[in-house]
Formats: sequence, structure tokens, C-alpha cells
Amino acid sequence: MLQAINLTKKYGDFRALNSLNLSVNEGDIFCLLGANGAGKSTTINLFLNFINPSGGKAVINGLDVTEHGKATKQLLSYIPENLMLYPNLTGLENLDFFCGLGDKSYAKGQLEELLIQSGLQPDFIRKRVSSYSKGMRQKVGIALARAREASVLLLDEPTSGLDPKASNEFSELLLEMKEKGVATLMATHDLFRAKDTGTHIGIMKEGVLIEQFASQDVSFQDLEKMYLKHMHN
Ligand SMILES: Nc1ncnc2c1ncn2[C@@H]1O[C@H](COP(=O)(O)OP(=O)(O)OP(=O)(O)O)[C@@H](O)[C@H]1O
Repeated sequence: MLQAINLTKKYGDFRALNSLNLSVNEGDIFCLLGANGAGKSTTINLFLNFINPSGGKAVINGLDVTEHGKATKQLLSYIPENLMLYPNLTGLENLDFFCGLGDKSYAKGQLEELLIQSGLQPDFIRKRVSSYSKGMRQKVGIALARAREASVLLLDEPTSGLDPKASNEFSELLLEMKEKGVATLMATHDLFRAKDTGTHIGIMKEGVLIEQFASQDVSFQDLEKMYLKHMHN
């Protein structure tokens, strides 16, 4: 479970994030929408403990990330817009390497199975990542999240630049993670995916979460209208 409690990030006098309060429970997919500069990545980076809050707390499974940096990192997996993988290693070798950095150890066959479950075409498992599309690299990210048995998934625009098929495949994987009880917080510009895949939606503007609601409570048309109205005001 993720909780932001009055979470604030200031750069000088500028508030990149202003007293954010939100909860993402097990099995929730909380999508953060908002224009460029709204504070979405700042929120994700605070949960990752990449940056320090100026006020408030980012809490993962009851632990303040600034006080329990190591323990909270073990609970989460992070997939950014461009996942950093070693281009000269295969998908399998990358997964093996990154699993080895944690405390989980898997036989090659298990890693292959994780990649297949994450939708990677079997004939690409032993090909170099330099030959992968962006969608395939994101699937390696999901395989790593599965391998790490992450209970929290932090995603920063993971489907940006993916074609609709790849984006749809990624959403299916998120829904599988949701069924396992993973709590997901995703920054995205994709209103359609937020409505389609998210359980909850938050709209941010200038560092403030101005709306949050269950995605089932709005139609896609109403979501788009609401979003555009906020962005024009
Ligand atoms: N290190 C920094 N120093 C000063 N200002 C910063 C710094 N990092 C981010 N900001 C500012 O904080 C605000 C929020 O940025 P953030 O990256 O969280 O936005 P975002 O909603 O993720 O935008 P995008 O959709 O473009 O990724 C922006 O105005 C940004 O310029």
C-alpha cells in the first residue's frame, strides 16, 4: 500500500508538489494525469526516495521511505518511460543480472518462464536487447517486477511511445499484477488507458491533486471533458 501524507516538494520557493494526500491500496491501479510539469514524476520520485520531501511523508506498506529506504525499495519495482537495460545482453541475461542484484535467485528455466508470462515472444528471450522494441523492453521490466515479487509498482509514463497493441498488452500485464494484489501508481498522459485500466484516477495541476475519483464513476467522455476544462482554467 502507498500513502502520500501532506507530501510536498519545494525547489526554492517553487512548490513542485503541494501537500499531496493519496492512498493506493492492494489491487488498485492509481493513474496520475496532468500536463507537463504538473508534479507526476516528482510524486513517483518521492516514493522512490530519489529525492527528499520538503514536507509530509511518502509511505510504503507503513514505512516512511526516507527512514526505511532499503526496506521500501525491496517492496517495489519501478518502470520508467525508458527502462535501462544492457543492450548487448539478452532479455534473459538482463533479467538474470537484475534479479542477482536483489536477494532472489532463479534457475534459467524459471527466468524464461517469467519472460514468457510477461508476454515476451519466446524467440526473443535469447536475443540482444538492442534488437527489442520499446514494448518488449517494458515486458522485461514486468518480468523483473514479477521476479522480485514486488507488492508495489511505480510507473512513470510506461506506455508513452508504445503503439496501441503494445500499450494494450502492457495494460493486460498491469491487470494481471492487480489480480495478484499489487498496488500500482502510474503517471501517464494516456486518458484512455487511465480510464480503461486504472481503478482510480487523479488529475494534477501545478503540483496540486485537484481531482481524484474511482475510474468506474466517470465515462471516458466525461473524463476527457473534466481534464480539458482543468487544463484550460
Ligand atoms: N531539480 C529540479 N529543480 C527545479 N525544479 C524542478 C526540478 N525537478 C522538477 N522541477 C519542476 O517541478 C515541476 C514538476 O515536475 P515533474 O517532472 O514532476 O512534472 P510531470 O508532471 O512529471 O511532467 P511531465 O509530464 O513533463 O513528465 C516542474 O515545473 C519542473 O520544472
